[in-house]
Amino acid sequence: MIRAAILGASGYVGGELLRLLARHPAIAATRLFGDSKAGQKLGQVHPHIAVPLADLTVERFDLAALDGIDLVLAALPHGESQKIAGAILEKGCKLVDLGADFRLHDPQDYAHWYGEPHQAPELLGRFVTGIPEFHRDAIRSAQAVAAAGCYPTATILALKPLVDAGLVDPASIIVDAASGVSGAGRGLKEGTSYNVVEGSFVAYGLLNHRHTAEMEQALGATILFTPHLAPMTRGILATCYATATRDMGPDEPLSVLRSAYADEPFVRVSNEPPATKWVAGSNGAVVTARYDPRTGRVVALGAIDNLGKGAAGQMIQCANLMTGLDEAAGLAAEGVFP
Ligand SMILES: NC(=O)C1=CN([C@@H]2O[C@H](COP(=O)(O)OP(=O)(O)OC[C@H]3O[C@@H](n4cnc5c(N)ncnc54)[C@H](OP(=O)(O)O)[C@@H]3O)[C@@H](O)[C@H]2O)C=CC1
Ligand SMILES: CC(=O)N[C@@H](CCC(=O)OP(=O)(O)O)C(=O)O
Repeated sequence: MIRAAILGASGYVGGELLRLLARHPAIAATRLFGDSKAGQKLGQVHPHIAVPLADLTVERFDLAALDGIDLVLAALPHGESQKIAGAILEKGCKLVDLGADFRLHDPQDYAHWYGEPHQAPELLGRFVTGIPEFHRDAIRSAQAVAAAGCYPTATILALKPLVDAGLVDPASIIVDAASGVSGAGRGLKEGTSYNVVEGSFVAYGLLNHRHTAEMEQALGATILFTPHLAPMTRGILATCYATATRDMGPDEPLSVLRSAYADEPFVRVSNEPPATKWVAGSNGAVVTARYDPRTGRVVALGAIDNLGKGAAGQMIQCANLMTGLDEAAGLAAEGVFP
């Protein structure tokens, strides 16, 4: 059994990691770390988790507690893992980090989009981008992986094969994406309370959402990205538009996606526009795309569960690769529907 420690175990992503690891054949969650909930039994913190995991106690992080740990899964607020990643790697643990700390390759980009200097720029080169569909071999041999953000994962899966095939102008991309409220984390905030979110649909982060940088880095593109908050618990739907580089049949982008993802266990190419419910609770992603001859534009859509392929599922998919396990161990592509 691979012994895993979870940092941020008391958060929403931590809860989803634990739900998935409870049934994982080869990775066991053995040490759980939190902050304000340190000292509490996991069953109190995450009522959806059953014994034996529910009997474990959430601890405050201590490097010595990583003795005997093979794998660290970190789901911490931005800025926290760059303080400790060096020591974790020094100890010889494999690390999958979900925060944004090690996603952007250029520390200047991090400073620009996150408003503070990077505290461990010397470690950036050691992290491989955690989207297995595009970085599988590098992830297999990596000690450290920076799992992609939720909006970027949906967007990159929908667009990258089309950009790589030269079908769309990378300078013309517009992304409108909507997220479920769990994407904002567990902390109570006025903007995510039930009475504010229910029956409403709102855009936020106009012109400056930090995920723009991650999408632009992955696609080599210039992107106008507008995130939205949708009145649902889980899910992200990204609707992406770009100017086509030439005339083509309406289904040519769909064919490109089909070839790109033909052998992928978690990415399904659909003729129909995908719904977030198709992938809720799973590590699945569903994408589709069309060319519109009337406007000369390509539209591409991607649906994921923000806590699944957008977070915990993708982390486990990366960890499976890093530890030589079956990439799909403990993961499903099918959502909870209806
Ligand atoms: N939610 C989502 O869909 C996605 C989230 N992410 C990213 O994953 C990370 C975790 O997200 P999420 O689970 O939603 O967030 P939550 O707010 O739900 O959980 C945060 C976790 O971090 C712990 N924590 C908070 N402050 C500190 C600190 N100073 N030192 C150590 N631990 C701390 C919390 O502990 P405690 O509760 O005990 O105080 C909790 O376990 C974030 O970086 C987020 O941006 C990425 C993709 C999708
Ligand atoms: C609905 C909502 O608020 N979503 C979050 C994004 C999700 C997230 O956790 O950000 P990282 O992927 O960078 O870690 C937001 O827009 O800030």
